Amino acid sequence: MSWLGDYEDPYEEYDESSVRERPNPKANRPRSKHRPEHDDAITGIVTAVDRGRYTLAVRVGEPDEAVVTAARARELRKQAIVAGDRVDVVGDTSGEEGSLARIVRIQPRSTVLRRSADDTDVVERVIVANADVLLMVVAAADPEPRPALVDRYLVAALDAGITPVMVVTKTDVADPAPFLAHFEGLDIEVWQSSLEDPPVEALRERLDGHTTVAVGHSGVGKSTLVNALVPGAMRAVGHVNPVTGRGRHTSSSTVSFKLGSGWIIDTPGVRSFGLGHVATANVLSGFPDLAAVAEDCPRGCSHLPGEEYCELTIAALEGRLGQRRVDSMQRLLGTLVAARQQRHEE
Ligand SMILES: Nc1nc2c(ncn2[C@@H]2O[C@H](COP(=O)(O)OP(=O)(O)OP(=O)(O)O)[C@@H](O)[C@H]2O)c(=O)[nH]1
Ligand SMILES: [Zn+2]
Repeated sequence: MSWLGDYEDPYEEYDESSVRERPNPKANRPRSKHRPEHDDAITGIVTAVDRGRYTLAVRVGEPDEAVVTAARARELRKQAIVAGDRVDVVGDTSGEEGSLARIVRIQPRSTVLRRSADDTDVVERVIVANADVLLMVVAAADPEPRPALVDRYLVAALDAGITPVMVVTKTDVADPAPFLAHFEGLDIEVWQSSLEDPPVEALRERLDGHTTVAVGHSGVGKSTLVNALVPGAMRAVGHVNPVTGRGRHTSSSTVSFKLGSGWIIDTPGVRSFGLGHVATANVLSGFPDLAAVAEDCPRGCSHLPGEEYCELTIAALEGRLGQRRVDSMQRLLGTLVAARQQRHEE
């Protein structure tokens, strides 16, 4: 089962190459007849996905750069194709109105950002491929920042080999210091942003050349930020519903925009960020400050509160680690262990 630690490549069972290696019942037929090599394929970058239709950028940076709509080849129907994917595409790649190209291959991914619906869910959703920066957008207030959600982003990012960068918005509404105190001891890049003074130029420079995926709870100001970074992005900016007091779920699909020589991929605001797919042994990777200390733990240490000789507990008692950091990690780890047990019992 993929969550037991074999999470590295959960696509393996769907992978085209494994299909190809199955014994061929009609062995005398050359394989190429079944699977033409599509020598004429060009590379497309998936910028948006909408019910079986993919928007691709092709010939990026060339004079005939185009935005193409594509469907996927039948043999790819079980594979997730997501924003950020590099794909091989054939057929009509002119991008002309009414044209439809065909995706025939997904190129190897450098990273995969995943989440599951909830912690008990083994079925993970691939959010974005090939991102190297995770832009975690959090509001200093309205909605209240949730350190536990950021912990989850960090686990997902660091587990996937993606660099996390935090932007705290609405610093004009509240002082972000109490929230940031939760992450004391963690070496992480933090930007502050307010309505009057969003660090647009500096962030643009920072993210240039990268593939950045932006995540954040609905209402934190992620669309406002993306719109500022990418003039013309026209992400819908939500307004709080005066009747229910709840923010409308405004940006409902994942879309990528060119940002300098890189990309920014805006995901819909999600309230939860399930980690059902992350092996519990990898939760510590989301807490690099603690992971270093936990190296001295006894073998097989669960790092949960009951562990008498856990270095994390000891270091917190001795003041070498912030108690709050250790509590955060143990809370998340405990949640995931419990979810896993529940799954076993089902
Ligand atoms: N005071 C203040 N308000 C902000 C700031 N950034 C965004 N807002 C407001 O917060 C509200 C929500 O902003 P959005 O950009 O729609 O938030 P979002 O995170 O994209 O939300 P979804 O589209 O639901 O995912 C809007 O009314 C913005 O004008 C800020 O730095 N300060
Ligand atoms: Zn331990």
